[in-house]
Amino acid sequence: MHNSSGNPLDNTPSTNQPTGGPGAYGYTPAVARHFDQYPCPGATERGRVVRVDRTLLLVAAGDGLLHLPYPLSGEPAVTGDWVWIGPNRAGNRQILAVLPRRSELSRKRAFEDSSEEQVLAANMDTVGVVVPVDRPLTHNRLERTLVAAWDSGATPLVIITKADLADVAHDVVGKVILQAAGVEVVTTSAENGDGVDELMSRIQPGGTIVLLGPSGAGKSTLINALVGREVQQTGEVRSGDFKGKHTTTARELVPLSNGTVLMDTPGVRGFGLFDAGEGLGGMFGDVEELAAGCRFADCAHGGEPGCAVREAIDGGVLEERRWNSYLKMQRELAALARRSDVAAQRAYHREWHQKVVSAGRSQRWAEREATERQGRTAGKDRKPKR
Ligand SMILES: Nc1nc2c(ncn2[C@@H]2O[C@H](COP(=O)(O)OP(=O)(O)OP(=O)(O)O)[C@@H](O)[C@H]2O)c(=O)[nH]1
Ligand SMILES: [Zn+2]
Repeated sequence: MHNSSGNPLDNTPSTNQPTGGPGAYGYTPAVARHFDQYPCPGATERGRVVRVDRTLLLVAAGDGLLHLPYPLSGEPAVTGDWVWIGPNRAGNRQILAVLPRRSELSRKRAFEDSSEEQVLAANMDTVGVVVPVDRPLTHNRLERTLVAAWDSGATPLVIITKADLADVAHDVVGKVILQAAGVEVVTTSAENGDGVDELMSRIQPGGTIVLLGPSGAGKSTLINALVGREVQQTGEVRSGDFKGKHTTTARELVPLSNGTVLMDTPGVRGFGLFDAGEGLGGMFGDVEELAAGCRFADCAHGGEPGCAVREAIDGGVLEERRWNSYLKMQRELAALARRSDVAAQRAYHREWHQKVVSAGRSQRWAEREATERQGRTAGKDRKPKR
């Protein structure tokens, strides 16, 4: 059983959740308020989905972990989801509701309707974009992964791995910092332990971090370093053969003793994020275009007359979560601009504008119109988020 017997005052959850239940899995006062905001009739317990197995969900609830069947209706639950639990007619515990997500990582299915998304994980605070120094840096991959991170609603953090390979490290680190366009960068080596504590310190207690990166980037090794340092029970994430094999078989939350939660997600390896060529402009270009259509040039989008953004949200054209992601990115960039490299910022903005302007403004509109036409023909709209 996970043990967090350090200072009992540290990270104490707002209710008396024992440490084996959701308390060990990121149940912070903010999460408690989130539950309060979305009450559920008949629910008696709060829990978090720790792992998705083939037929059952492993849920942290009460003072431990339990297997529960998938919810009978509504959106399917994924790893990281917060759920309301209550008795069914037979008196067995079941999931009654999945709370609205603060962030979600989803994969768009290629060759299908573009609104078709597969949600892989939910409620991460930080998306660690893992970049190894032992291979050439592909700008496109880094950029696409950063876009996915921003779009999830979480905050990206670039994690450089294998920095002990000194002959290549210096070169790559410099390039990454430039290409990461203002996103914070931590340099680590699981080999000699450099930067691992610093990485921990970048994630607030109670925060959930997920690592994304190409195969062989050093994610598993880094996870083992984090887990090995922070938790006694490393056996759970290790299997006998760790030679280039996945060390876990399911997406799983791993609580660390400082209150941070690690989301170990072999399922997102080789993450096929978006259609090739779609970059930052492609992701948020539509939002920028919308905002440009407000009646007042300095519209704060807070209820002014003629606000195109509010109209789009109210009309269901723009998802509230997506708008919030965009605002969050703007805030983060503004904060970073104050303290980080001016040259990198400039490069970022230059690139951003080029993309927004040139990367198919007309194409996006054409696509959207086509989608709307389809929607009208089919006589249905996207199911609203609950
Ligand atoms: N020199 C050095 N090698 C490392 C470091 N971290 C990982 N490696 C090596 O890099 C290789 C790949 O590491 P993994 O942790 O398996 O990479 P991964 O990202 O989990 O890969 P997938 O499981 O395929 O997604 C292994 O041979 C590791 O020993 C490091 O800090 N320094
Ligand atoms: Zn506005």
